Amino acid sequence: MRASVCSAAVVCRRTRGPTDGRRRRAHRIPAGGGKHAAGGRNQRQLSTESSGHLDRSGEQATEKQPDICSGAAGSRMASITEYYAGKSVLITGATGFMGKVLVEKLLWSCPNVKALYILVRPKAGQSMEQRVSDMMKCKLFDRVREANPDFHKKIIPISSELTQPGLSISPEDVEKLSACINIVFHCAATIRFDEPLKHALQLNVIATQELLSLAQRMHHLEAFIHISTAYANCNRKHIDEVIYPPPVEPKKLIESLEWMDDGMVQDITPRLIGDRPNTYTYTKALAEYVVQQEQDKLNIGIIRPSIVGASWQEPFPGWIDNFNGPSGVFIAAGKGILRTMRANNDAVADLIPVDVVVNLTLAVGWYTAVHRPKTTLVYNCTSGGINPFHWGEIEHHVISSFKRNPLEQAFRRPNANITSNYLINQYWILVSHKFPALIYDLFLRLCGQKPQMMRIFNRLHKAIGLLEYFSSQDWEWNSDNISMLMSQLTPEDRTMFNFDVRQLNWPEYIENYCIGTKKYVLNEDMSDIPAARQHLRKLRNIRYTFNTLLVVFIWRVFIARSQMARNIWYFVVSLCFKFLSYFRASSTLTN
Ligand SMILES: CCCCCCCCCCCCCCCCCC(=O)SCCNC(=O)CCNC(=O)[C@H](O)C(C)(C)COP(=O)(O)OP(=O)(O)OC[C@H]1O[C@@H](n2cnc3c(N)ncnc32)[C@H](O)[C@@H]1OP(=O)(O)O
Ligand SMILES: NC(=O)C1=CN([C@@H]2O[C@H](COP(=O)(O)OP(=O)(O)OC[C@H]3O[C@@H](n4cnc5c(N)ncnc54)[C@H](OP(=O)(O)O)[C@@H]3O)[C@@H](O)[C@H]2O)C=CC1
Repeated sequence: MRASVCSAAVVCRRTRGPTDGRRRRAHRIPAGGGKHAAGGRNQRQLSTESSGHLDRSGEQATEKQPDICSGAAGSRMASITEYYAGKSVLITGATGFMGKVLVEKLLWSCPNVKALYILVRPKAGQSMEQRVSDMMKCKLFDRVREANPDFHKKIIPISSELTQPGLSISPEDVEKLSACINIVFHCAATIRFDEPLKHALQLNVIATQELLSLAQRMHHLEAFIHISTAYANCNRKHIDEVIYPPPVEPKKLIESLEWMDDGMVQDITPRLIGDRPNTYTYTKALAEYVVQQEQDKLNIGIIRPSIVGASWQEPFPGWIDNFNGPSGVFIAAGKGILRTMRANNDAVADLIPVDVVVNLTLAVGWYTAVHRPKTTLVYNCTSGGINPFHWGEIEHHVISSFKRNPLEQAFRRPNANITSNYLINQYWILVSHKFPALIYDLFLRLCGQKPQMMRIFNRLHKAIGLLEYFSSQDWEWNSDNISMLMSQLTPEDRTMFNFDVRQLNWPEYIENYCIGTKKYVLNEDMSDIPAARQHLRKLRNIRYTFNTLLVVFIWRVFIARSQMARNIWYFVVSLCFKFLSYFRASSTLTN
C-alpha cells in the first residue's frame, strides 16, 4: 500500500472513518498558504511513494476542516514546526528526564505552539507551582529563556497524581483539557527496576488506561503518543515494530491483584513476570497492549526507545540529570568506585541520546496526526542496528574520558574491567571493591568517623545487579518505521528534528556524556579539573607506595624465610643485571 495522495479539494481521512463519533478529523492546510504554511519554508511534495501503513483518502472536506494535504500539483504538507503552531499539547512526565527535554524542544523548535499543559504532582514537600518554576530555571531552558523570556506563559501546569482515580484531575481541569488538547504525549512512568508489581501496574498500566479515557473525551485530539521501551519485549531476541500479545490480559491481572495483599503479590511476581527481568519491562509490555486496544477510537503512535542517554546535540551536548541506566555506572566508574561489572564486551550497547528520542517523538506526533495511519504504528528507537557500539568500547571511552576530565574527590583512579565471566567478576569484586572498602572503612574508624564505603558498595552492587541483564546480551530491533518516517520529512525537518543516529560519533558522544554527568548530575565545576587531576596523581602515588609496601611485605614474609625463594630471587636479580650490562655494552659499541 502507498501513502495517501490528497487532491487540493480533498482532505486526508481514514477510510475506516469515525467509529464512535470521537474520531477526530484530519486538518487541512490551504494549498500554498494558511496559518501553517507561513514563509513557504519546510514545504515538500507529498510523495506517492511512501509507507505501507498509510490510508487512502477520498472524502469531501467539510467546511471547517483545515487541510493537511493538497493535490499532486503543488502538493504540500505542514512541516513539523508548522503543524504544532497553534496546537495545545498535553504532556505527562514533563518533570522527568525525557519530558523536560520534550518541553524544551517544543518551545524551541515550535515557538508558535499555543500551550503546553503538563500534568504535575506536588512532591517532596514542594507544591506543583514551585516544582514547575524550579524546572523552568533549569539550565536546560537557557536558550529558550534567552529567545523568549516569557516562555513560561506557554506552560500550564495541571495538578495530577497519576496513581489516583481519574488521575486526580479536578473536574474543571478535565473540562479545560477536553476542550483544547490537540495532541497527547504520555511519558510518565515508573522506570525503577525494583518497583513492586502493584505500584508498577498502577502507574504504567492503570494510569495509562485512565489517560486514554481522558483522551477520548478530548474534542480536538489529533494524536496520542505513548512512550514505551525497546525492552518491553526483551524476552525476545528479535523485536519487530509490532505489539506482541501481552503476557497476561491486563484487565484480569488488575482484578486479581486488587484483592491480594502486598506479600502475596510479592510472592507471585516472579511467576507472573516469567522470562522478563523486572516489573518495569513487564508492565510496559502490558501498557502497549492497553494503548493498542484504543486504536479504533484514537490516532495512536508508540515509541520504544532503548537505553536513553545524555543529549547528543540539543539543547547542548551532554545534558543529563539523573543516575538512571548507564549514567550511574559511568559516574561510579569515574569516581573510581566501580572497578568491575558483568557485561559482555562484544554485546551492542544500545544507547540512544535523549534529543534523538524527543525529535522522533515530535515527528511521530506530526506524522500520526497528519497522515493518520490505519493502525497503531510502533517505532523502535534504537541505535544498535544502524550504528553499533559495544559495551567494551563504551568502557574504554568512559575510562579514558574520566582520566582526561576527572571527577572531584575520586575514591580511586578510574579503571574498570567488564567481564561476562561470573567467577572473574566475583574475584574482582572481592579484590577491587570489598577489600579497598574494608581498608577505607577501617581507616575511617581509626579517625573516629562513621564507616561508609561498604554501605556504598552494597548499594552499587544492588544497582549493577539489576542492570546486568541489559549489558550481558544484545537484541535486534527492526526499525523500518523509523526509516519510513525519515523518508517522509522535508530536508529542513530532517535537520531540525534529527533522529538519524548514523551521524552519531560515539567517542565524541561518550566524552560529552561523561562531562555532562560531571557538570549537570554532580554539579561539579570544570574549573576544578586541575585540582581533580592533582587528586588522581595523589591516588596514583598512594597506590605505588601501597604496592611497594606490599612487595616488601611479601618479600619479608615469604621469600626471606625460604632458601629456595632466595635462590630464585638472586637468579632473577642477576639475570636483570646481566641484561643491563649487555645493553650498556652494546650501546657503548654503537657510539
Ligand atoms: C566504565 C563502565 C562501563 C560500563 C559498561 C556497562 C554499563 C551497563 C549499563 C546498562 C544499563 C542498562 C539500562 C537498561 C535500561 C532499560 C531501558 C528502560 O527502558 S528504563 C530506564 C532505565 N531505568 C533505570 O535505569 C532505573 C534503574 N534504577 C533503579 O531501579 C533504582 O534506582 C535502583 C534499584 C538501582 C536503586 O534504588 P535505591 O537503592 O532505592 O536508590 P534510589 O534510586 O532511590 O536512589 C537513592 C539516591 O541515590 C542516588 N543514586 C542512585 N544511583 C546512584 C549512583 N550510581 N551514584 C550516586 N548516587 C546514586 C539517587 O539519585 C538518589 O538520590 P536522592 O534522589 O535521594 O538525592
Ligand atoms: N530513561 C530511559 O532510559 C528510558 C525511558 N523510557 C521511557 O521514557 C519515559 C520517560 O522516562 P524518563 O524521563 O527517563 O523517566 P523519569 O523517571 O525521569 O520521569 C518520569 C516522569 O513520570 C512522572 N511520574 C511518575 N510517577 C508519577 C505519578 N504517580 N504521578 C504523576 N507523575 C508521575 C514523574 O514525575 P515526578 O517528577 O513527579 O516524579 C516524571 O515526570 C518513560 O515512559 C520510560 O518508560 C524508555 C526507555 C528508556
